[in-house]
Amino acid sequence: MRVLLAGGGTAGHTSPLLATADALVRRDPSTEVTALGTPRGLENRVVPAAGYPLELVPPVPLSRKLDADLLRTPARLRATVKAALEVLDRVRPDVVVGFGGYVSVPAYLAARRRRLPIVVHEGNAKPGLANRLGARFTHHVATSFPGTELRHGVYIGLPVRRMISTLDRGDLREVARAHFGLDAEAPTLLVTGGSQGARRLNQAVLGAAAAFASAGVQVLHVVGPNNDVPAPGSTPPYVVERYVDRMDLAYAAADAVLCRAGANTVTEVSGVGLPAIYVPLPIGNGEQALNAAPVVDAGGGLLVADETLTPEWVADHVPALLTDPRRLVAMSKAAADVIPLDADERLVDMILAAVTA
Ligand SMILES: CC(=O)N[C@H]1[C@@H](OP(=O)(O)OP(=O)(O)OC[C@H]2O[C@@H](n3ccc(=O)[nH]c3=O)[C@H](O)[C@@H]2O)O[C@H](CO)[C@@H](O)[C@@H]1O
Repeated sequence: MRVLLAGGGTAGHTSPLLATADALVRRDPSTEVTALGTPRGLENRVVPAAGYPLELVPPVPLSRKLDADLLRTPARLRATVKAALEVLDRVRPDVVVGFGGYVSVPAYLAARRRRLPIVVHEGNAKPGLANRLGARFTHHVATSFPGTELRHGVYIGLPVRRMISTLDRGDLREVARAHFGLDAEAPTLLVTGGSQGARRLNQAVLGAAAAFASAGVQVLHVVGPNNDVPAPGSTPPYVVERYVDRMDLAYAAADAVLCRAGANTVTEVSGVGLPAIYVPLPIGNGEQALNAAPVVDAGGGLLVADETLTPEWVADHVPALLTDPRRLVAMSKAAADVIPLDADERLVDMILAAVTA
């Protein structure tokens, strides 16, 4: 079987694409997977690094409205659909899977033209434009969060990397804390602003460093690849990292997380049973608050507005949560029960069903 996976831009789209590629090959090692992206996205680095071929089409700038203009295929869209048709004719996939984002629009339109089966996977709680278009062309549509409104949508979750879906935090805790130079015993907060980091989170948590130290709470603070922040020297440790490749170790070291609410972050953090304080990014189409909502509603996390997150708020609320083991255990269980971590396997089932339908 040959499968074309269309998606790219940020880690938000490339991560589920790669997790799905790996699951397809695990299921049947003879499966040929090709990725489709655009020239500027993260896919240009991470897809070849993962060992999959990458085909490129020119990007299409989209207006936010799914309107008649788009379907009347203006010139640039026509050019990129033509490029996608050339890829289909060369790669000859049995099925085209889209993860949303700009590259999925030409992928869906070209697949429809060649009458190929289409599978749509929506990563965020609020569907984007590309996937709303794709869902018009197929019945094989998957969502990452319960309650997402998308035509034909079936809730399966978001495919995540195996090192996270198979993680046993208890087994790895000691190794993980040693890896980051953390104390073996102290309650531990992980801070992450997603793949880019988040200045607001960085300032608020660093500004409360003294409150963590006096409560005996240590911090593993991932500040983002472009942020240079000195670690406050304190006991127990306050460790600063710019980017962590082994997020399984970061999750295993932690007792709770303070984070943005990107779709992968919510799935990984709650799926591995970590209590979380979610501070949704207040831009975009509002998807981050919606991503965290099912976990928060179930009692697995707290939702804090960006403007509420000051050093004072952090000092008043977060050390107290970290030193309340009973509350942490209840939140952990509630979080793990809402979010499944087998979406990669379920999406493979859906892809196979689309091919044989
Ligand atoms: C600013 C922006 O456009 N944000 C969007 C972007 O977020 P963003 O690109 O931040 O994506 P997510 O929060 O969904 O995922 C971050 C991913 O990066 C990994 N990670 C993070 C830090 C680190 O040091 N190491 C590491 O490996 C995490 O484990 C996770 O897998 O895509 C998401 C999914 O479409 C959307 O919900 C977000 O709204």
